[in-house]
Amino acid sequence: MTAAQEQQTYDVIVIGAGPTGENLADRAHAGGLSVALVEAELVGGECSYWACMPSKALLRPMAARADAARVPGLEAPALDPAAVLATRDAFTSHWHDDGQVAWAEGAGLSVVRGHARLAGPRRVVVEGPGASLELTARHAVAVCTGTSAVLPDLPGLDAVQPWTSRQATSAKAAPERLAVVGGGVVAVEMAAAWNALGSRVTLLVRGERLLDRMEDFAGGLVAEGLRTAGVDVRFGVSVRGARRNGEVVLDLDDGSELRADEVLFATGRRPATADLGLETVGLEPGGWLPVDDTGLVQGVEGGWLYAAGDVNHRALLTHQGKYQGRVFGAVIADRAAGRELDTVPWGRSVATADVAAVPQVVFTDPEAASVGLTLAQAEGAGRRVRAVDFEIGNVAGASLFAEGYRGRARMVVDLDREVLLGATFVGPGVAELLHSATVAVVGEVPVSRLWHAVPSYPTISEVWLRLLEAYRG
Ligand SMILES: Cc1cc2nc3c(=O)[nH]c(=O)nc-3n(C[C@H](O)[C@H](O)[C@H](O)COP(=O)(O)OP(=O)(O)OC[C@H]3O[C@@H](n4cnc5c(N)ncnc54)[C@H](O)[C@@H]3O)c2cc1C
Ligand SMILES: NC(=O)c1ccc[n+]([C@@H]2O[C@H](COP(=O)([O-])OP(=O)(O)OC[C@H]3O[C@@H](n4cnc5c(N)ncnc54)[C@H](O)[C@@H]3O)[C@@H](O)[C@H]2O)c1
Repeated sequence: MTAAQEQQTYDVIVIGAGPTGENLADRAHAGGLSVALVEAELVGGECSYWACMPSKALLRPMAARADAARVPGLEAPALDPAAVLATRDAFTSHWHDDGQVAWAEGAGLSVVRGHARLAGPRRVVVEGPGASLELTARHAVAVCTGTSAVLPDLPGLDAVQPWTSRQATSAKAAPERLAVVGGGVVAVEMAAAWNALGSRVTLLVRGERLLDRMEDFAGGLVAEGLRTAGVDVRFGVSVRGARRNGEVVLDLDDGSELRADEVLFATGRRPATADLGLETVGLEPGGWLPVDDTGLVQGVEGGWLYAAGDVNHRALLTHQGKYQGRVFGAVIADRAAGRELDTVPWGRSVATADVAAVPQVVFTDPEAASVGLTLAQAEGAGRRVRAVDFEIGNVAGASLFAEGYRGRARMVVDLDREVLLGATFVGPGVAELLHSATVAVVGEVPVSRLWHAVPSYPTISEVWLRLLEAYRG
């Protein structure tokens, strides 16, 4: 061992200090274990600096302005792009992680800076600034390394220097013309945000709909909202090649060209496992890390390697990664102490909701919010179901919220058990409605009992009453 290769032993080593790693480390430590939390970039992860927080800071003024514009007697407030970008910068703490490091150290975690690689069972080597450190875990190593953006393999793309979600959430000014490629959440949210900040946005979708993991009507209403706001939304179009000569020129498969100042590729994610030493423990580098419901990575002997958050591919959302972190961190502590686990579905020692009841809000105008199964997913799973729809604008609370409110709700009911399998709300102001549906789905509340959960008048929540009335006939 050289002087630069110090060795340290902890009960648990957590690789990656995003929201998942932070929560897992915290729960394991709360269970009585010593924890090293290793981070290659910024403590807080993608979510804090290049994803959830900056994107929502960019989107909130747009939504507030649109909501105000729909209230008779109010004029839409002017949106000041420089002020919005400054607020975004403040929400990312100007891309400094001192606050999160102080939290982690205050919580009793040992923060280690550097790129971590597995070096065999329970061993991790960290290449830090100027030194390398060899860590050994007495009980567990947890991989919480998240994902990075995937760029398609297109001729000329490298030279174009396209935006990924990183530039789309951290750019210092709105390009005059922005092309966005993709039809998922990043594409629609960033198209909405930069359009509001002053860019002329063209959204290129290779399929025929947006947000294809949600009910059909969600993508339809979001496309309508983007077009109303001025985004040029094009379906059934693919990019064949790209070049930059000052401006970006995209060659489209219909033979036309699209010119822009920047292009964002929002075309999905890949796991951050390519340079993680997975080969030293018998796993293929670069792949997702499938886990059992207690977080143990499949195909690794000895019960010591866990994976949580985006990297295990169960649900690529911050709140689900944090949930897994809480559950798996406690499991690691319980196993270390020899405590009995509770592994029945919804038990203390298993993640269940990240498969059975995943809520998600898309922060466009209108917002799209869903939990659980869509009608097509429920039918595809062989369930006997009935879907009930309601136009949210017909609820008194919605007509007060916005003149000409456009929105729709659907609940999917399991006919055998008469409980909700899923719900979707699309419209202005529905984000905060979603948790009521999450409670109903997770709690498996019978429809007969939901009937007694009386929403306040006149709120948008009365859509629950209308859905239940429509269901009961
Ligand atoms: C533009 C955008 C907006 C989003 N908005 C939302 C939203 O509103 N709500 C929501 O729920 N989700 C949102 N998401 C998804 C969310 O960002 C992820 O689900 C979340 O960040 C996953 O957390 P994680 O801790 O698993 O991984 P990450 O946040 O990616 O953190 C992983 C950490 O591991 C570190 N790391 C990686 N490899 C190593 C290594 N070898 N050694 C040491 N450290 C390493 C990385 O530097 C990083 O800090 C958004 C994503 C994008 C791209
Ligand atoms: N508000 C939120 O909750 C939020 C916001 C942003 C991101 N996220 C999460 O982050 C993850 C990543 O989101 P994303 O939108 O980057 O990925 P995604 O997988 O959700 O969507 C990728 C999109 O790109 C398209 N695509 C893929 N390859 C393409 C190609 N070569 N050419 C054209 N189109 C192509 C796909 O058809 C799809 O529409 C998702 O799991 C999402 O849930 C969540």
